[in-house]
Amino acid sequence: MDRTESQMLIIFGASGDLTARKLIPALYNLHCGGHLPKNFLVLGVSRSPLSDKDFRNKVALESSYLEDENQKGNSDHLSNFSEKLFYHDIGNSYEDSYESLAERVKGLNSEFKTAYNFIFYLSTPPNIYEVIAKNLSEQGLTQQKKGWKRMIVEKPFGYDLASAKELNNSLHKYFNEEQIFRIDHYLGKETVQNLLVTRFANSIFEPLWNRNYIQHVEITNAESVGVEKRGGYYDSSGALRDMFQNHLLQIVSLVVMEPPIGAKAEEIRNEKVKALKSLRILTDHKSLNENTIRGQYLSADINGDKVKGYREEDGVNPDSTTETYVAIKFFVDNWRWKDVPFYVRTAKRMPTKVTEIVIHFKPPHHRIFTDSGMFNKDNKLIIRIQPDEGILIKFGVKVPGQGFKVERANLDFYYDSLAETNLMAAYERLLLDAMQGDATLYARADEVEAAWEFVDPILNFWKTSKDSMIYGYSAGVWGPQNADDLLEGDNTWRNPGSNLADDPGFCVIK
Ligand SMILES: NC(=O)C1=CN([C@@H]2O[C@H](COP(=O)(O)OP(=O)(O)OC[C@H]3O[C@@H](n4cnc5c(N)ncnc54)[C@H](OP(=O)(O)O)[C@@H]3O)[C@@H](O)[C@H]2O)C=CC1
Ligand SMILES: O=C1O[C@H](COP(=O)(O)O)[C@@H](O)[C@H](O)[C@H]1O
Repeated sequence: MDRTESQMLIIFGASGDLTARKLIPALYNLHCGGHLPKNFLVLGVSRSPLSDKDFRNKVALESSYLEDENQKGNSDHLSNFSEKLFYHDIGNSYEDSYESLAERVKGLNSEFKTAYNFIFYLSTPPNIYEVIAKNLSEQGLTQQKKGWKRMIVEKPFGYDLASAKELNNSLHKYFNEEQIFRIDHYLGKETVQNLLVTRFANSIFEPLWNRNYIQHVEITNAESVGVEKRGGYYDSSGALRDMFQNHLLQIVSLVVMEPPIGAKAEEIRNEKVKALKSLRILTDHKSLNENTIRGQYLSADINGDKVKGYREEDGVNPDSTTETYVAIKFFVDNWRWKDVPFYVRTAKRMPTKVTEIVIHFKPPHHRIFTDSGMFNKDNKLIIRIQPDEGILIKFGVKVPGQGFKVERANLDFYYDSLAETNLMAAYERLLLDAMQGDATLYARADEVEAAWEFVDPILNFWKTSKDSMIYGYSAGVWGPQNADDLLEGDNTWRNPGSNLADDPGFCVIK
């Protein structure tokens, strides 16, 4: 609380989905939790002709979350919060009319004593980020003589490596890198951050965290939903750009990185960049063909409900070759990870919603218990990011009785067992960090570019190679069958259920 100075949050694209569904509820929760400074206000900016009152009504009405809160009897909180919301109509385009915006910002700043500390949140399509930044600069709103100025930008950070560089360069014309906060909401998830703590606050994992003990690493991000109302956007993006390039490579970087010298933003981000740069880029035709699998969901009946195939979704081209499933095998070229395969997949319309990291340990070098059945290669550390957030270790125990029969047992920790802990939603945590000037959980320009360097050749290969197939999979299954061929030996994907302790092969269709 003390660290959060008086400030104004100016949201561009305030009439949009993200503002109503994520930003306003996050700010409301921060307000209820007493995390917002006394002198604080939100100025929503977009082209829709709304008054302050309309905007207050719109965000409260559109956000079912806030409605629920109102019904729960928190109307005092809600009306106090509402009074902090203002709106400015930018006119017909985001190209000009910034004089009146500047006047409004200065007027509100004096009235509410926000100390010239401004955060500009760009929640518009990215093609207008530069013009907004330029206009803010021309109006003197980015000057840091009085107060600080920060900018939060939403993904996508580019469409490929070239456009990501272009976007970074254009923002750098008006803002220093230290002022730019690129949001990746996976970094705001408590359990993603806990990866750092698990690895670097304990002495029991790190000695094993390398090629000597780890056989392979598996990361799954599965969603049971399809593209919902975002078919138009998704069809020009696909799973590789939408999830893999950003959220999943962020997770990979936290698994792969070396211990940082400290926990400051730059110390952690330097190590993450190094980790991303050590991913072996798939360059030749053979490795691209053998190590990447893409798929697209087909219509199916799930529990009696007919679910649309991807090509039938609103806003999607009926001949679309956009992938809704991607699985990639790759290696990390450094001392720690030499020859350890990483298998990473993300998809829509899977049997359940789950994100987890599985560290598969090597079996014991010398097996003395021959009666150990299934257990031989079953030492796993499972870090469950969502749902059922927690950590589970699978290890072998002796079955009571004669002989040395070994059975699998679980050692587990569940976040919800910390009864007093109310997990902050990702956007709450990230907004609060930006308000306090802490960029640790935001992506730096070079991080984003390093991730694109890995992804670009895959995109090009899919676009240009005749050999690159897109496989259909029925909605509600774990993707195309041949994704299993990616895994070496007799390894299989751990197709997890919605509970952390569920065993592979067992899944609940939700
Ligand atoms: N929604 C989500 O869950 C997520 C969104 N994002 C990113 O956040 C940003 C905003 O997303 P979201 O709120 O969903 O988008 P919406 O299309 O719902 O809202 C964008 C807002 O930007 C304004 N806008 C300005 N120019 C245009 C234009 N050419 N076309 C459409 N809108 C325009 C619109 O307001 P007006 O017309 O009133 O000016 C609109 O309200 C995007 O960059 C998106 O990629 C990222 C992750 C998740
Ligand atoms: O960024 C995105 O993330 C969501 C999934 O987020 P989660 O927190 O629910 O796991 C995904 O549905 C969306 O397509 C993507 O743009």
